[in-house]
Amino acid sequence: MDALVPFAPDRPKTRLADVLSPAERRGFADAMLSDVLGALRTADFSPTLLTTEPVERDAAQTVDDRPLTEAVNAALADRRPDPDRPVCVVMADLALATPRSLSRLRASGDVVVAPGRGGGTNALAVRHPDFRVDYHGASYLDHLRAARAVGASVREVDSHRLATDVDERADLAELLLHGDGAARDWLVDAGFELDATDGRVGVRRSGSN
Ligand SMILES: Nc1nc2c(ncn2[C@@H]2O[C@H](COP(=O)(O)OP(=O)(O)OP(=O)(O)O)[C@@H](O)[C@H]2O)c(=O)[nH]1
Ligand SMILES: C[C@H](OP(=O)(O)O)C(=O)O
Repeated sequence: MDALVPFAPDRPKTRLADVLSPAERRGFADAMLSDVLGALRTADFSPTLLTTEPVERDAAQTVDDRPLTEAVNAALADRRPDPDRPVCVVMADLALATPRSLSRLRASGDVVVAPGRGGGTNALAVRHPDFRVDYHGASYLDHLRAARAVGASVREVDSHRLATDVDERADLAELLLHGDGAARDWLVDAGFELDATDGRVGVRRSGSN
């Protein structure tokens, strides 16, 4: 199954700017991308990076510097998904995604949607030629509406692993708790560890607060 993996390598993960420098954010985003591509390949997806600029990766790439929604919609229009040729869209920051969780996108439905915590849309499988995306904000709700508008059936995937996009400091704790790939290793090497001194589990970095 084809899977588009949107990736913007220029200034990634700005919401982690309070804990990571710009160079670190690039390194961390790159490690998460490695995990996502690896899990997709193990689950027999054919990933294509939909990237704002060429990246040094052994992966098919479509370079499109337009904003996320426009770039994904152009790729969907180009590929014209149908029930025999679905197209998935899987975000590059799903560092907990496993082959098994990604395989759940193979469920039946014109649009299979894996919502992110906080209202986003972390992964989609599109089998309807007229469905188009609208990312940012509560895009999960927008995608339900968009599917209804073109008469597409919807199936939701309720998965902690697919719902966890790593955007903010609190998400780093999820990755330390449940991850086992390159992104988790990157965090550990950078000195991050779990911290439960406030009662709730968070992260601290050795040498800082
Ligand atoms: N092709 C493409 N991918 C994008 C674009 N913006 C974000 N992405 C990718 O889409 C996914 C979700 O991104 P976000 O979490 O919304 O944004 P981010 O840039 O990773 O992080 P923030 O700067 O904190 O918002 C990630 O895989 C990004 O690399 C874009 O304009 N074009
Ligand atoms: C792309 C965007 O990601 P978020 O801002 O929720 O991380 C969305 O899922 O609509």
